[in-house]
Amino acid sequence: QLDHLEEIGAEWGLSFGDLDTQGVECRFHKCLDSILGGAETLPLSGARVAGCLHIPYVLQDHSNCVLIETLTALGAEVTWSSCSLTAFPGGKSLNMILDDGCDLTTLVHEKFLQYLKDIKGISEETTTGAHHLYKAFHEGRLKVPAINVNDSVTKFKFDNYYGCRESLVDGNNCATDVMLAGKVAIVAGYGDVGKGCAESLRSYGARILVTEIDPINALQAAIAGYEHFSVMPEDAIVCNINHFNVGIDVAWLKANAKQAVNVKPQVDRFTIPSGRHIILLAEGRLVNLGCATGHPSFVMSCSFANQVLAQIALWTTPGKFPLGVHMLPKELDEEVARAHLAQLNVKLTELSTEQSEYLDIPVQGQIKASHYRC
Ligand SMILES: NC(=O)C1=CN([C@@H]2O[C@H](COP(=O)(O)OP(=O)(O)OC[C@H]3O[C@@H](n4cnc5c(N)ncnc54)[C@H](O)[C@@H]3O)[C@@H](O)[C@H]2O)C=CC1
Ligand SMILES: Nc1ncnc2c1ncn2[C@@H]1O[C@H](CO)C(=O)[C@H]1O
Repeated sequence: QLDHLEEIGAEWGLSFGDLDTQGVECRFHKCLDSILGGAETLPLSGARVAGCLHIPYVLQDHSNCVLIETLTALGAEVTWSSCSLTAFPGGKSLNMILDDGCDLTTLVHEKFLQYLKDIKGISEETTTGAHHLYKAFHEGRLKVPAINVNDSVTKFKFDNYYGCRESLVDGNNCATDVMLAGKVAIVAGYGDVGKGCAESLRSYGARILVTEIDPINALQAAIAGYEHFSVMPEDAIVCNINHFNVGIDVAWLKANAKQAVNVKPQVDRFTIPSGRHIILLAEGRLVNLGCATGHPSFVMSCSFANQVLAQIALWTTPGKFPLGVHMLPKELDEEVARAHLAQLNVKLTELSTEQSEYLDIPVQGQIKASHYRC
């Protein structure tokens, strides 16, 4: 809830007014202005958006605040939490879901079915959440149209790859301050998150081993110069960056450890039957958000611009999104990228008319085919 954030802010001697939202806020609103073109009526008037995303423990992470401010500036009523909330002031219920990991979507479909009839759309932030949406749709359990925000290139390539490339090591350093150079790091899974994690760990001088089930990603890892793994050494640091804490068997650790010592918040050291020790970060939950503040706001601005566009698309053009899981059109993906270039002082080259005709690509885009994943 917003007032809860105010309370936290008060503890830190901060209020929304003090938040350094300048950089993110102007970028965010510039992005929306360029896309909405100064639309007369507020596109989210009447929408009651229940947001269920991570709220990093340090209020300075203003990307969430700017996302909430933007949704309300576009006419929406908003409730927000990092766990599921469904009720609005005045007894009104939600009619839009903005989700991360399908937590709120699953809760409404399983325990608050009475709300389903009023909900016009779901926008989903992350890979695992998108997987859950596709599975629910294929099994006939999805009852509300959804947009998979994760697979916008300006989300997964920036947030999952470049975001984790920064925030994984941030989490490890905040939690342990253990030097990475010379250590052996195992990265389980070489998708966009794994690529970012492996790249940053290697840049610190760690030797990287990768495990994979997908031959294409395994081949990518091998071509990138990474290898494969066997026995956990003494005081191995184990952490998870997946959305859910299913990557590490924490239950086994807790059931079989001869001793468990809480070294400091979010850092536990287990003595396993062999006598060796395992150091577990963030209780096996997302280490970059549990031990640090998650991704920097620049990549979150890219991700959340996609979230806002998805909410607008679902709310204002429901006819375009029948029951199912959809993607935002590539031209909006390119618009999100275009709106962020100025923040990095990047000037885009423009096709000449002759080049445009030769390549059969419109000067102002869509530049790439819709299936192109960069
Ligand atoms: N903490 C954070 O800030 C973020 C977390 N995520 C989460 O990170 C996770 C990974 O996301 P992406 O990299 O985008 O997914 P992805 O699908 O691109 O990559 C996952 C990779 O893991 C591999 N894999 C699956 N099971 C495996 C196993 N048992 N052993 C080895 N490899 C296995 C798959 O073949 C795939 O290549 C998801 O849960 C996503 O929601 C995504 C973005 C940011
Ligand atoms: N600082 C952050 N604030 C909000 N969400 C974040 C942050 N860092 C990473 N995430 C999101 O966390 C999910 C995974 O649960 C992602 O896919 C990211 O978009």
